[in-house]
Amino acid sequence: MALVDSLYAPFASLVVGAVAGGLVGAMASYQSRDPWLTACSAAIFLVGLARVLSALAYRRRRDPGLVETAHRWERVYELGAWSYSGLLGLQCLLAVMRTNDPALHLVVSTLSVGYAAGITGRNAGRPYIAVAQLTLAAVPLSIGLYLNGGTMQATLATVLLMFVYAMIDITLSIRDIIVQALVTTRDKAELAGRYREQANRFDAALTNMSHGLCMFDRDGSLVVWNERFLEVTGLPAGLVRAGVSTHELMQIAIRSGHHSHAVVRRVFGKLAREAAGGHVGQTEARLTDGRTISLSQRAMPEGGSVVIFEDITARKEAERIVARMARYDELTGLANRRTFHQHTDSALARLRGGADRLAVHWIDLDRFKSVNDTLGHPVGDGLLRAVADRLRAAVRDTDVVARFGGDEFVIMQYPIRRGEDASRLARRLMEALSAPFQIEGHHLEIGASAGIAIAPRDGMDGDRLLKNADLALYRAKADGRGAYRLFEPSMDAGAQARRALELDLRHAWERGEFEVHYQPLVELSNRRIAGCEALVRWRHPSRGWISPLEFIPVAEETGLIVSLGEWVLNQACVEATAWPKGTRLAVNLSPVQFKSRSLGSSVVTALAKSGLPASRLELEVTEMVLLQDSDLTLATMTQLRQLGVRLSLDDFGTGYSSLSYLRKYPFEKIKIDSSFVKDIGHDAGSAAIVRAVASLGRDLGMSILVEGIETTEQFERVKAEGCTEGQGYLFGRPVPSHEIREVLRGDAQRAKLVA
Ligand SMILES: Nc1nc2c(ncn2[C@@H]2O[C@@H]3COP(=O)(O)O[C@H]4[C@@H](O)[C@H](n5cnc6c(=O)[nH]c(N)nc65)O[C@@H]4COP(=O)(O)O[C@H]3[C@H]2O)c(=O)[nH]1
Repeated sequence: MALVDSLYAPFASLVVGAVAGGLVGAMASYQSRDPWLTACSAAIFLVGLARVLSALAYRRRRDPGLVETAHRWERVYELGAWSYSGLLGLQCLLAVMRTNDPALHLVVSTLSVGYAAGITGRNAGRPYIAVAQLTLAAVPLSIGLYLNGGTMQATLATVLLMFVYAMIDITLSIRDIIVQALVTTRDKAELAGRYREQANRFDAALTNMSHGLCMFDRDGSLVVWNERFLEVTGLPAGLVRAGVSTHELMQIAIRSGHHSHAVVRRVFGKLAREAAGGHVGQTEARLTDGRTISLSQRAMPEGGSVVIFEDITARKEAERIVARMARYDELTGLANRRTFHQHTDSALARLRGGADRLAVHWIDLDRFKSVNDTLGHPVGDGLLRAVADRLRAAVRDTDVVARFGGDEFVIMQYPIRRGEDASRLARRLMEALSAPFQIEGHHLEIGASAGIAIAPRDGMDGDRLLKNADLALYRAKADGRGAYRLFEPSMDAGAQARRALELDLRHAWERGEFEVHYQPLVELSNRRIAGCEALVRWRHPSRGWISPLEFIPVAEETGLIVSLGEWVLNQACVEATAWPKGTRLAVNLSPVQFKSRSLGSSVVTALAKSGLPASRLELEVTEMVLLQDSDLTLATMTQLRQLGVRLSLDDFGTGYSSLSYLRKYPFEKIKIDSSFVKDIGHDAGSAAIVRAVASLGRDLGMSILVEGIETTEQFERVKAEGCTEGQGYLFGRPVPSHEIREVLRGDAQRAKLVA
């Protein structure tokens, strides 16, 4: 496009050329009066005029820059240029050949040669046009001069051809210069464009960076910074300008009010030292508005440095939360196990050799689980938070309250002078936790138990103290909850024995070391055997017979009781089918079995497999089962009753003995605990209770069985009080199955004799 412009652009020279051609043509025509010259001159005038008009049109065109139209305009120019040059050449040839007028020869040849010389510079942008014009304008004159004869003319013709050659050479080199210039201009423009683009990108990157950035030259003057730098640091935009020194920047920072004097000094000092040492500098600064920013500085090889600023407030907060979570219990904000250990370890280290003591209290909430299970986790969580608050309020600043998860709270009490200090705190804690809680509209009374271990007496490391406090807690709970116990070495031995028993019990089940024995239940009116109670026995390979009182609680805790109880039920049902018809079978059920949903189906299966009628089976449950007081308990009992199975309330009088149980649950028998029989002869209270229960049973249509009858006197007494059945060594001890069959046979024979 630029080259086409170069053809049309020198408009004046085009006009001058056309006017000159017209004038010379008119003069040649007038001077020679030759018709050929006249025709040629007229053509020169017309073509010249057309070229001027086309140049005007080019200047006014509406579509500048279009490549297709540029080509068209080039063709038009080409045509005009070649025609005009050819006509000038022809004019020379005609003048030389058809006239002998030297003045005319001089005028036309001067015009052609001058025109040819002008073309070199004018149309060098398109060399093929210029070369053709040169040839067309000058060569016919050379031809004419050769043809006209004469040495002078021939010499002039040759010089003219040399001139044409030189002009062509000049044209081509001008063209190269023009092209080179154009290329250079274009390259420069491109380069400038690229630089501009790069600068824009750099600018955009700086502006949109999430980090603040500033760059200092080797003299420590600010050269580059971005908006984010001002945002992150809170420095006023108006004061930060290129060329400010680091010292001035410090002043600006302090004056901005966002940075304290001390922090600015520390940060700038550190970065300056690290920059001087050629290190990568990294530091953090806390702003007066509470934010934290990080600064990292990197020295540049050619001197100066770049500093990156980042607002790390959110990250710091997250780190703080994570660190807190690692040290504290999320729900209550109390110390967690790890933090508790750290505090205990350092307190124990200080304890060495001194007169001070340290106590570890392990606290367990007595009824937390049932609150959590029945009222839901939100209430459970609220309760734990409230407990944490009360514990916190009960201790001193030097003590540490921790939660290990669930309802396990632990307190490190330090320093104390004597064990009594620990007991005093434990009493305060029990008192605090036994007061009712109001959680989300629920009135909760839970109570707590605690076990205490005291260093150095009970151990000098955190784990041992915790273990011993836990053993003491176990004892506190076993002794009836709501109390605290101090650790005693015997507890450890007891715990170890219990653990050994637990292991043995598992093996016992695998090795089949259990047996079922049967004890008669006797009708007091005629001393006839109404039924037998199945009682499980464990024949330990080395310890011999182990009492169920010892292993049943362990089996309940480990869950083994579910399979063991099912096994006893199956064995006993099969055994009872060998007894005289009508002899009932009583089987104990553990509260744990009651919780397992499979109890109903286990009973059905045992009856179905043995063929024992449901009416002969009597299931004994203790008050512990009723304490669970869940809908499931009632539903299971109702289901068992519907099967035709009888239910009896075992160990009556030992637990809570709420009479409301008798109304709520479908019992057919009450078994009065043996402790009442022991005292019946000399304790009026026991006798009164037996009497009252017997009369209650009569009114409710229930049988009343008395356990533990060992003497005839006891037998007579309970019979006189109105009880209906008895169980005890007086009537027979628990015996293996083959023996109970003998006993039952003897009973049947006695009955026959009496009859
Ligand atoms: N001192 C004395 N004791 C007498 C007398 N008459 C009976 N006994 C004992 O009193 C306990 C009566 O059983 P329990 O109250 O159901 O108390 C049972 C029962 O609660 C539990 N138990 C026994 N077998 C099973 C079982 O198969 N399943 C479950 N869940 N518990 C069982 O173990 C407890 C203890 O069972 P045992 O040691 O067999 O003790 C039996 C029995 O031997 C007497 O005149 N004097």
